[in-house]
Amino acid sequence: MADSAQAQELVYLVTGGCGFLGEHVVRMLLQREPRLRELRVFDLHLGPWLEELQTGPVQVTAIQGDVTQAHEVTAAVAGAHVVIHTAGLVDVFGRASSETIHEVNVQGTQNVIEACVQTGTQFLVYTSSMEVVGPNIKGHPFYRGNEDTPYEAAHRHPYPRSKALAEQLVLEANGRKVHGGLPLVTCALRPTGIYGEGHQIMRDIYYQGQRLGGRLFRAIPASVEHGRVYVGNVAWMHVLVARELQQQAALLGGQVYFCYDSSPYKSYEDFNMEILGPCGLRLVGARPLLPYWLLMFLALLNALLQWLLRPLLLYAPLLNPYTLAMANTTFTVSTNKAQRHFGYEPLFSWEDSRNRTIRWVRAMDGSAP
Ligand SMILES: NC(=O)C1=CN([C@@H]2O[C@H](COP(=O)(O)OP(=O)(O)OC[C@H]3O[C@@H](n4cnc5c(N)ncnc54)[C@H](O)[C@@H]3O)[C@@H](O)[C@H]2O)C=CC1
Ligand SMILES: CC(C)[C@@H](O)CC[C@@H](C)[C@H]1CC[C@H]2[C@@H]3[C@H](O)CC4=CC(=O)CC[C@]4(C)[C@H]3CC[C@]12C
Repeated sequence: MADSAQAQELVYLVTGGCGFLGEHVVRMLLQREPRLRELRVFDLHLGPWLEELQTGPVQVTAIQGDVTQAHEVTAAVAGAHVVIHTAGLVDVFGRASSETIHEVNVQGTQNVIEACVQTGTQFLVYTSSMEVVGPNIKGHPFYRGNEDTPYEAAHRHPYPRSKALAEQLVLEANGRKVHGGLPLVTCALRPTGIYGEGHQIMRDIYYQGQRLGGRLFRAIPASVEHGRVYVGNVAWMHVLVARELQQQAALLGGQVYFCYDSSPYKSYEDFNMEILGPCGLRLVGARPLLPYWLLMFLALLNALLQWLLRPLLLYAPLLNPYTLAMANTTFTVSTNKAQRHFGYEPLFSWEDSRNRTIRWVRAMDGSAP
């Protein structure tokens, strides 16, 4: 827990606080925000681990709620000084309809903004995504770009579209007068592919490899770079920008920041092997074992099967046309905007991030679903 040398008078609300990133943000706030008096954790699905947080000096208030329900959001936001909005439907696997993705990610974000305005909450940090930028529908690479790099951000998929619309709402809301007459100060953080303890996809890939006798089969060329960032560093950036937003509203308000650290530039599969290799898996093939056209055919087959089976069951494999195209398109960032604007430095080195994630995967062993 943070030492309370400073007066504990602030109320924070974290939406999606029981999610993969949200839980790390909640724990990071308790460890590193000394002015915290109350931490509200708002989520559709509350985790049992919240119970263990009730014993500290900070009041942790668990709120089961739905961001698509404006009245529930307003009730949760009322009285908060800072809102960190991470709640979202992170679906590129066809599990939810495009309408549902839009309702949660866009309307839900609008509800959060309106709640801040109506109740007088002045500071809002939004968890956006690299996908707001790309990869775009044309498969243009984004090679170690930054927040100012020109790029044609064109999307068809409901998830990136929803994130882009939500981010736009948040940035446009910067400067609106909230109840009481003060200006709303907003910013958006754009993580690349987050990894770390609790990453469901890493877990799924690990079990997939175990089912295949400890082997994974390369589908993506090693030359394709895909940006990754450790969840602890993303959480830290959220905590830091939420603090600095209050001190430097003119500079930070209305800004976007990529989330970055010293995680290496590798293909999605090679990066995963940095963690899954020490956990007993190996990646077969120095180059993709199947040609891209055949992989795309299999991805399209998966999409057809998903459509045919939907009345009976949810079939949502990792491989679909969108995920294959994403994994095959270089998208990495190289920026120091967060450092320049609010002094961000990664809290966790690459070695520490990697070792923490490896320990988490190893601890999973034997608990395969
Ligand atoms: N996982 C990644 O690689 C990246 C994630 N992001 C963003 O980070 C945020 C968190 O993502 P993850 O932690 O990966 O996802 P997650 O699915 O683990 O967490 C999302 C949380 O939001 C909650 N939620 C969903 N719908 C809700 C609703 N209607 N009302 C209230 N709560 C609701 C879920 O219960 C869950 O706890 C999302 O906004 C996502 O777009 C951005 C870049 C990369
Ligand atoms: C052969 C490939 C299909 C196989 O490697 C599967 C990889 C695929 C599951 C991932 C490849 C790229 C990932 C996405 C990327 O990191 C950006 C993201 C940003 C977000 O806001 C949410 C998560 C994600 C869409 C992430 C999801 C998993 C991948 C598609």
